[in-house]
Amino acid sequence: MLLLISPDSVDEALDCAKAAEHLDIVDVKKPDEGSLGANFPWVIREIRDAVPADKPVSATVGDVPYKPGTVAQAALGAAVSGATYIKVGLYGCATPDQAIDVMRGVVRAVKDYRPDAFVVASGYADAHRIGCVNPLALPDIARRSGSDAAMLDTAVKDGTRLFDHVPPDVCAEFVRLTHEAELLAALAGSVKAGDLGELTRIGTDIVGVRGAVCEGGDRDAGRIQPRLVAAFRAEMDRHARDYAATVATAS
Ligand SMILES: O=C[C@H](O)COP(=O)(O)O
Repeated sequence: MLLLISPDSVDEALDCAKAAEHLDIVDVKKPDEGSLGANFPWVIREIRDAVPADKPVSATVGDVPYKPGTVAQAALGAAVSGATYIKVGLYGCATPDQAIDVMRGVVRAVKDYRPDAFVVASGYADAHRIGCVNPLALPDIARRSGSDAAMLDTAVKDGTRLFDHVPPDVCAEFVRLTHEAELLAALAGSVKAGDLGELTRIGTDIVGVRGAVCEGGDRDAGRIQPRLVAAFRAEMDRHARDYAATVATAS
């Protein structure tokens, strides 16, 4: 499982760089503009320059409306600014067809510019609160649009968590459907170290985290702490080892 960490500024990205050996993807966002709030192009560029070259930089394009042209142009902006993972939060898409429309535009805009870029179609575990597409529709939306990964995060950061809205067995189905489409499955949403056992067991490819690695567990007022990133990674590694041992014993 890969660890994606979301700093909100160049300063926080420098803290991520101090913990670079413990994380896999640096994900630029602007939490005060929403769950997948988009940051400025110059911030993406500065963060790209600040983190080690072998760490991919991801950028969120925003909690986007159903405006395929607008979103495609924004996604290209993130790619031009140096992000190679482009994450789109399909906030304003009420149907799978709308979401596919948006993601097809993003995939074309990004991959025409940079064919090796990695496009992530993100829905929300708490979709029922905002009226957007159902979490289990995401794998097919990602597949039919040519995206590389399907993701779930939470739209409303009010302390409720991924598993509060999409229980582990439904997340397992999300991962299964995503793998059936030959894509990567990413999960986030106030994930804590205590969730890592389930996330490992169900085969999650990427776990996205902010609050759990911020001081005081506070994704808004707290700042990312390199020691918390290291501790989170140690827990991930422990669960990976335990799970591998269980599988080996069972076979
Ligand atoms: O992409 C991942 C998000 O930044 C997760 O943030 P969170 O762990 O605070 O919900």
